[in-house]
Amino acid sequence: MKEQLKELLQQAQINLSESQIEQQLALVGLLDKWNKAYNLTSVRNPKDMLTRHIMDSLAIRDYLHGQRFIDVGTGPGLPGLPLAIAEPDKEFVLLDSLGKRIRFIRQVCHELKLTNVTPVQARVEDYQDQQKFDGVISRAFASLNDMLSWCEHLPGENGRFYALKGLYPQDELEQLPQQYKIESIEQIKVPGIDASRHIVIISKRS
Ligand SMILES: C[S@@+](CC[C@H](N)C(=O)[O-])C[C@H]1O[C@@H](n2cnc3c(N)ncnc32)[C@H](O)[C@@H]1O
Repeated sequence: MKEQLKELLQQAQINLSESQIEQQLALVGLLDKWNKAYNLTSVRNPKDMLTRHIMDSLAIRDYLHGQRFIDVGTGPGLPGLPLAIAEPDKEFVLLDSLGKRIRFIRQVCHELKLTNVTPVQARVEDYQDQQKFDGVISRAFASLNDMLSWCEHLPGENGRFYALKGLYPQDELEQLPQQYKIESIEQIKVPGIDASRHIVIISKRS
């Protein structure tokens, strides 16, 4: 598995240290172990987790601006945990409404000694933080419209929304509320995944 992950990282031109690679592999091990009891992800095979969870999550890394991020509807910590491992100097709040998913994230933080992750069990609409976020990240969470309406209170003045999508989300983009603008839409190639992937980056009009 280690050689496979190294090969995938090289193809994606993502640099991780040896200990970060070990942490990503340990995360896959924990996902696999907990999945049997808690049904955290429909991806059952650890090798598929490398591509569909670790590599897919890391694809957003180079687009992030700022220091403080929230991953909303993070489920078992995706994309937040692979990103937090890759970016130990950035801060990540990982939020989900389901307790068993947040318990899993707590356990991962404990076992991998991640100090830059704060797991939060809450509905995002109800969640208030004293500090605003530089970025609101989501994957497989909601339509762009719903995500923006539920998360509008979270970003700071220059904060951005980063939504990981599959196909180019034409219909969702056409319904984007007036007060938001598209910063960019990045078509990305994730090694090991044939399906189409896009990152939509949105900000609030000033
Ligand atoms: C399809 S899962 C995606 C999980 C993860 N982001 C991924 O890509 O594998 C959607 C997650 O959003 C969470 N969720 C849905 N509505 C929510 C809300 N209003 N507030 C917080 N979490 C929510 C669900 O509990 C679920 O874990």
